[in-house]
Amino acid sequence: MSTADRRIPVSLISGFLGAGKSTLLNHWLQQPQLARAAVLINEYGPVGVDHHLVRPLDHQPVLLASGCICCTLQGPLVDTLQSLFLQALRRQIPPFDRLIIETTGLADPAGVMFTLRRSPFLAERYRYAGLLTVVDGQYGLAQLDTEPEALKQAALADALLISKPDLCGADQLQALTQRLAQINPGASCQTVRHGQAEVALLAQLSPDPASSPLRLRRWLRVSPAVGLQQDAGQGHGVTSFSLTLPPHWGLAELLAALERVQQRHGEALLRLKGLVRFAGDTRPTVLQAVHGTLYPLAQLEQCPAELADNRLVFLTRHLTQAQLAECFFDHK
Ligand SMILES: Nc1nc2c(ncn2[C@@H]2O[C@H](COP(=O)(O)OP(=O)(O)OP(=O)(O)O)[C@@H](O)[C@H]2O)c(=O)[nH]1
Repeated sequence: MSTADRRIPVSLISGFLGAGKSTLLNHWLQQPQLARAAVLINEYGPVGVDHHLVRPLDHQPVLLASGCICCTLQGPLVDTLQSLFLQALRRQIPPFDRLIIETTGLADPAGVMFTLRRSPFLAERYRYAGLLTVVDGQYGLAQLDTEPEALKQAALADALLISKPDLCGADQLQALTQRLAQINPGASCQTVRHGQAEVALLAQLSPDPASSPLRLRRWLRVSPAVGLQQDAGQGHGVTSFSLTLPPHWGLAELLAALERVQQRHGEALLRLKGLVRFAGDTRPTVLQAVHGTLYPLAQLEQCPAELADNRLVFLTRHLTQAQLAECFFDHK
């Protein structure tokens, strides 16, 4: 009699805001080995943008869950995974042999790990298959010191990927690698450029069930204050704003406004995403910034209907909507 575990493996991809999770997922979803994978993308903020930027293969189920998976979504997560399984069983969606969950940049992956085990229905049908954490090569070292979520994501990972090696120097990379080895000596660690990691990495995660509590304790030792921080609020102390640009705005006006945000409130800005159709353009432009770095602009073929109003989404700390709007519309 076969004793093979037939449960569907669930792999988590975490990493702080803007680290490069979607870039990695996008690359992986183009690979034939993952043609039968289902994907759950968890987005933070009032308007989801990520799922418009992820390009699955035909018929691949991609689900979206807004809100933060570790704070507000544990009940809905159970329902979603349950319903996904039943839909595949009834042939309402294509069968899937793996589930990949991309968490928000602020999520505590432990919440998801424990949710999978706590629900008897899920525990019988899905097995937790490990956590991969993407760490921003450019900002990761600072984030590990200032952002408790980033620290916990790194400490719990089975594998670590350092993104954006093209944007950092050798010393910076070495310092980050050493710091990660101190935080999580058990995890494999490699660099990844524009998400081009081997799919085989997913299969190699294989978490030892006994190691997660150890990792958790190690993390608690690294940062005793994190527990307090997490309880501090549903939003991790981060506020999200969305802002609609007037249709006559061009790129130059937007760049000038972002420059003002950077000069006046650079420290407060964690992440920016947007889809904007500038005056005179037929196609929308994707805007992505992490702290002070605005990434090269890209254009989409067409604009999804619900994002047709030129919306920018900001994730900030200690910044009011009025302060932000002032940089755009009421500046002197
Ligand atoms: N230069 C460079 N840019 C990268 C690399 N990896 C990702 N980026 C860029 O970094 C920006 C953020 O990447 P995403 O994949 O959206 O990051 P994310 O972790 O999904 O972001 P959140 O959903 O906000 O948490 C995008 O503009 C990417 O194109 C890399 O290796 N090199």
